[in-house]
Amino acid sequence: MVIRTENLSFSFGSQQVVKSLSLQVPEGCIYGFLGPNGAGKTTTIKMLLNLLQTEEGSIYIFEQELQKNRIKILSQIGSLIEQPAIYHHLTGKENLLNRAMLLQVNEDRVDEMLKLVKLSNAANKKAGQYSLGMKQRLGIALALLNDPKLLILDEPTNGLDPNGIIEIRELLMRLVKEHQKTVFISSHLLGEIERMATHVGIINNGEMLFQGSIKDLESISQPQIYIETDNSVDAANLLKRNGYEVSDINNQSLFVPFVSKQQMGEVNALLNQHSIMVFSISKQHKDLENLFLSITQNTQSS
Ligand SMILES: Nc1ncnc2c1ncn2[C@@H]1O[C@H](COP(=O)(O)OP(=O)(O)OP(=O)(O)O)[C@@H](O)[C@H]1O
Repeated sequence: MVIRTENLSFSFGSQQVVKSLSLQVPEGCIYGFLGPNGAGKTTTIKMLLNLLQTEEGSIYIFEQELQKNRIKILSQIGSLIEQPAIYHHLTGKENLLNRAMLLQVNEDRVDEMLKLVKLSNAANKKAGQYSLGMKQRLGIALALLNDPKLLILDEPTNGLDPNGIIEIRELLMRLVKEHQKTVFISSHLLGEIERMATHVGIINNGEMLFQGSIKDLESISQPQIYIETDNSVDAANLLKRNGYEVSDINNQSLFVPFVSKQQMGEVNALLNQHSIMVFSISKQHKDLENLFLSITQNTQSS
């Protein structure tokens, strides 16, 4: 395991915000650390980076105890918490050169990093003129300068437009695939993480509610076929008469539990044969969203 915590706990005064957390982050994964606002993600991340002192429990990174091997471990971690620490009056390249000098890293790494995060064309533009997405990518480039094995990112997609989110997602997937990094990334939106994460930990009120691979999470949530038609009532009746279960229905759409791609094709053909217009048909993990939403709603009511 790259990160392993045992019964990690933390309180701000009388409020316990992290409760007996046992994280398991395997090497070479993208671990999505999910939870609604205030769940305790940033507090946990700060403990992993030794920015907050652990009160109870232990942290092992690269299978070494954090407190006893602090300097060695932290030198192998790149991190980005909230806003990246960049100088707005300097260009992207100057920001990287400045950090390279501080870290005594070869200057060649600067151009390499600019290329990696797709900022080569904007290298000589002032960082203050960068879009939010570009600033986040520059932040990631800064975190990667000294070639750390582990990247810890706290909500790096917060506030980004869909394009910005896709760029960060593709960058992180490349880092894991081509550069053998491990990425630990927090978010309060499952949708932003779902397509890149290989593993997830879902926390609420400081407690771990689910931890495992994305496949494990999907296996506890039954996939559905989402069908958008011109007449969902007729479509539902037709499907039921032909032995299909209809799990949910509203004015424009209905859901049928997914069995196979073959079955999806058959459903489509059946509707077409009976002159029901199918606008779209797709496989969805509806329950996955519901699972996460129910966690979010719990927080709002507490
Ligand atoms: N310095 C602090 N002093 C007191 N309470 C704090 C402090 N920092 C955070 N908290 C509280 O600890 C709890 C967890 O906060 P934390 O920032 O770890 O959550 P989070 O999951 O990262 O949320 P977000 O997505 O909003 O950043 C919240 O109730 C928050 O109000």
